[in-house]
Amino acid sequence: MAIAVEELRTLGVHTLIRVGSAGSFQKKLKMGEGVIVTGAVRDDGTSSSYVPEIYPAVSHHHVLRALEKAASIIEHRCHMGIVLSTDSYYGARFNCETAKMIELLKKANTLCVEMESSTLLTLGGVFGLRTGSILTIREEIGEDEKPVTQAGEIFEDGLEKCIQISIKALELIIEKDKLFKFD
Ligand SMILES: O=P(O)(O)O[C@H]1O[C@H](CO)[C@@H](O)[C@H]1O
Ligand SMILES: O=c1cc[nH]c(=O)[nH]1
Repeated sequence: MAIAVEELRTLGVHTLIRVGSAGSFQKKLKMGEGVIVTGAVRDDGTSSSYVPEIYPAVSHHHVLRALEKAASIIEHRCHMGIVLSTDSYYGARFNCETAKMIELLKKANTLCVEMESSTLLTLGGVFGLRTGSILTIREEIGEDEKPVTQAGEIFEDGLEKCIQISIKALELIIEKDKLFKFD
């Protein structure tokens, strides 16, 4: 992710939206629904090589506003909030400290887990880029509290909607940029 941001930046790119997938931390987030990321918990290794973890990983307000508006135009159910970005997909099954951290983050209203947003958003802040992220739920919490994965039609349809939302959001940003210069 950091390589992509750095190299796109040198080509003059100033606005980046990640479209990805995530596992739900909250029962209310269902398969295929969208999550517009407001901020990300920085449990990744790369972003702290740029700035320490006290530096926040937050989405740019232009991108947030545009994604929210685009979601209502495309008419896809989206949540908005904080997500966990971690380098380790299975670590919590092995290390009880990781599992404990995840339980705390769930209690603290973290919506879901994925693996790239914190690096993108931290670098966005560091380099003054407009960055944001929209995720599609690929793993939901079942009735028995166990994760249910179904990377099938419901997820694929949701992902397609989130791609459409990100394209619409970029169109809205381009329109706004004609009136207010971003620099
Ligand atoms: O969200 P996308 O880009 O699909 O990637 C997700 O899927 C991978 C894990 O299977 C991780 O890279 C995670 O972030
Ligand atoms: O459960 C999931 C799904 C996608 N990406 C993750 O990191 N976790």
